[in-house]
Amino acid sequence: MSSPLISLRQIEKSYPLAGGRVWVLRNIDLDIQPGEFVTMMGPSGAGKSTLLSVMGMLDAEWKGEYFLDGQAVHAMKLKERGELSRRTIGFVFQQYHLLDNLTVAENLEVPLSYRDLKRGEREALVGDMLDRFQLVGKKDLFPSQLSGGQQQLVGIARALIASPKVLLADEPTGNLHSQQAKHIMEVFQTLNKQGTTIIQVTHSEANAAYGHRIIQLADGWLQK
Ligand SMILES: Nc1ncnc2c1ncn2[C@@H]1O[C@H](COP(=O)(O)OP(=O)(O)OP(=O)(O)O)[C@@H](O)[C@H]1O
Repeated sequence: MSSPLISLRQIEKSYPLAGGRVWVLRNIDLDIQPGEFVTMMGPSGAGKSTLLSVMGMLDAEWKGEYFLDGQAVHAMKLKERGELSRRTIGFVFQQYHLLDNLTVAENLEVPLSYRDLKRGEREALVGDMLDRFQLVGKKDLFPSQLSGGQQQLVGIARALIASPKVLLADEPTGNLHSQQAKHIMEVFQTLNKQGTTIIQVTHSEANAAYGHRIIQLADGWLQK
């Protein structure tokens, strides 16, 4: 069996509160294999977004061990984490988080600015993504000129343009109509079949049905 792409050991997170602490993640042990499509579910406030942010290295304030693609994230400085994250992880947000003053094509180019690529190479990668997500006709529009579903397609294309091994998605269809949500889930399913490991947070059983397994969080504990 191949080694896990993501390995979490005894991950804990808490915030100081009124002289004590409020616990958000408790003793999380989790392995995710390359090629998996995992859904994280659980009640509001259970810690799902927090755990996804830890995995996506958007959050560095936690205790425990995190191995990503064989590398010990917990032992890395912030700068190294940033570099590993840019090479390995794509993140999709419920609110899309596109840059409003950039066009679709310019938004897609943002993750490539960290790479040492020639202009022509960057343009070719953006062109591929526009093709793949049927956004060619929208490339010069600004996010406010797109539907929610189209904005999320741009968000996904941006997350994928640097070829990450893992796609992390926090309620990716939370702001979309059911038909748009279905389209986004079909896109995820295709990406997963092509080899991208996916971890999504959702409250939707319909979305969860696209994945291979469901993990449940409650009050910061992973349910066995
Ligand atoms: N700065 C903070 N100080 C104290 N508690 C916090 C802070 N930020 C988040 N929390 C708490 O962490 C817990 C987990 O939040 P998180 O957003 O991870 O939950 P979730 O499972 O994603 O919920 P939802 O389904 O509503 O998005 C919540 O109880 C929240 O109140």
